[in-house]
Formats: sequence, structure tokens, C-alpha cells
Amino acid sequence: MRDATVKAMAGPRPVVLSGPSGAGKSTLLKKLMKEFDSVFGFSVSHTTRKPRPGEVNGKDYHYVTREAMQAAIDNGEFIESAVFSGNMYGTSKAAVQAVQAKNLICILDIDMQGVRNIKKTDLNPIYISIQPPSLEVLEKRLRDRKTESEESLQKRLLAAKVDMEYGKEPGMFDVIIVNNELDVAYGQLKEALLEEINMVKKRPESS
Ligand SMILES: Nc1ncnc2c1ncn2[C@@H]1O[C@H](COP(=O)(O)OP(=O)(O)OP(=O)(O)O)[C@@H](O)[C@H]1O
Ligand SMILES: Nc1nc2c(ncn2[C@@H]2O[C@H](COP(=O)(O)O)[C@@H](O)[C@H]2O)c(=O)[nH]1
Repeated sequence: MRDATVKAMAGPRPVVLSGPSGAGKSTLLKKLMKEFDSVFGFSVSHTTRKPRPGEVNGKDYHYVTREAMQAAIDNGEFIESAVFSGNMYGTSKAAVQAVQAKNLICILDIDMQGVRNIKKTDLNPIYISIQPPSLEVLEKRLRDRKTESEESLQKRLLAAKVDMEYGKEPGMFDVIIVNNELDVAYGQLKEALLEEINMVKKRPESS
């Protein structure tokens, strides 16, 4: 699927963060959005999973029913969508356009199926893979997060094994960051995005 709708709104190059569930994508991107709030904007995905304690509808995700999500997908409202750990997730055109309309760098936090699908569009993002130091560490982080049932945890670990292999395929990602020490990983993320950050900061309309 080639998608011209989103490209037509093109501002700065979007950024895709992907990698196994529990690798630390949200943690890293929240740090980035906090430090550079006038540079980055988060693409708020849709999902059919239930909100976790503390998550806010419209901020972390748009929480929708399967029926509503499928209808919107069938209506061509999504750039990509996937089923992950038994729930539907997807990036709407509106979510990306809302960020691009503000001339911010749009950040997408998506799984590997999303990466494959975005590669078929004209979005042309920078692809960054966030990897855990090991599967054992990943499992510990997911268990310590206390957000998943045992069933969901096992599905996520299974997906992580595939994800960690796929992430190594040459040309799949522009940058691969192993999130061992958080501050080190965050430094590497900033370094990878420095050029884009400086470009946005230099624009006259940027505050
Ligand atoms: N470098 C790190 N060292 C130790 N713990 C970390 C590190 N990075 C993240 N964590 C913790 O690991 C857990 C998983 O992180 P996070 O929720 O950011 O992962 P994620 O990749 O966004 O997962 P998901 O894809 O499921 O949303 C969180 O509890 C977070 O606080
Ligand atoms: N393909 C897509 N994947 C997405 C999207 N939004 C989030 N995700 C990925 O889902 C898993 C699980 O997320 P969680 O919040 O339930 O832990 C994670 O890997 C996200 O990156 C999306 O719009 N499309």
C-alpha cells in the first residue's frame, strides 16, 4: 500500500521506535518528549486492549472496541494496523497528521508488523530498534512492570524472540540501541536524533 495522504503533510522526518515489549521504548520516548517537548509529538495509536492504571485515553492510546477499530480500518483510516498479544493496535492517518500539522517530529511506537507495513508506505521515517540486553532481562522487566497476565506475558516473550531476530536483519533499522543502562541508551537515542532535533530547533517558528 503506497500512502500519499500522510506524505502530503510532510514536515520533519518521523521516527519509528520498535523492539520487544518491555525493552523500554515508552520509557525512552517519554524522556525524549519531556526534554524536547517543542520538538517531538507522539502519534497516539488506537488499541483494543484495556487501559493500564495511569494510562489516559487520547494521550497514551485511543481505546476502542474491536468493532469500531475494524470499521475504521475498513474505511481506510489507518496507515498500518496489527494484532499483538491478542489485541488490535494501529496508527491512524489522523494521528500522524495531527503531529505533522504542528511541525513536530512525529514519533511512532509500533511493533514489528507495524514496521513491515510502514516500510510499504511513503512515510519515510528513521527506524530505531530498542533491544533489551537479553531475553532474561526482558522477562524480568515485564514481570516487574506488573501490567501483564501470565498469558499476555508469555505471548509477549514469544513475540520478543521473533522480534530480536528480525531486528538483526541488515537494513531493517537505521539504528539499534541496546537498552541496558537507561541513561546510556537515552544518550544514544538523542545522538541518533541530534541532526533532526537541531533542524527543528533552528526553524524560526520553533520556540
Ligand atoms: N534501562 C532500563 N533498566 C531497567 N529497567 C528499565 C530500563 N528501561 C525500562 N525499564 C523498565 O522496564 C519496564 C518496561 O519498559 P517500557 O514499558 O518502557 O517498555 P516498552 O518497550 O515500552 O514496552 P511495551 O512495548 O510493552 O509498551 C518498565 O517498568 C520500565 O520502567
Ligand atoms: N503495529 C502497531 N503496534 C503498536 C501500535 N501501538 C503500540 N504498538 C505496539 O504494541 C505492543 C504492545 O504495546 P502495549 O502498550 O500493549 O504494551 C508494543 O510493541 C507497541 O510498540 C500501533 O499503532 N501499531
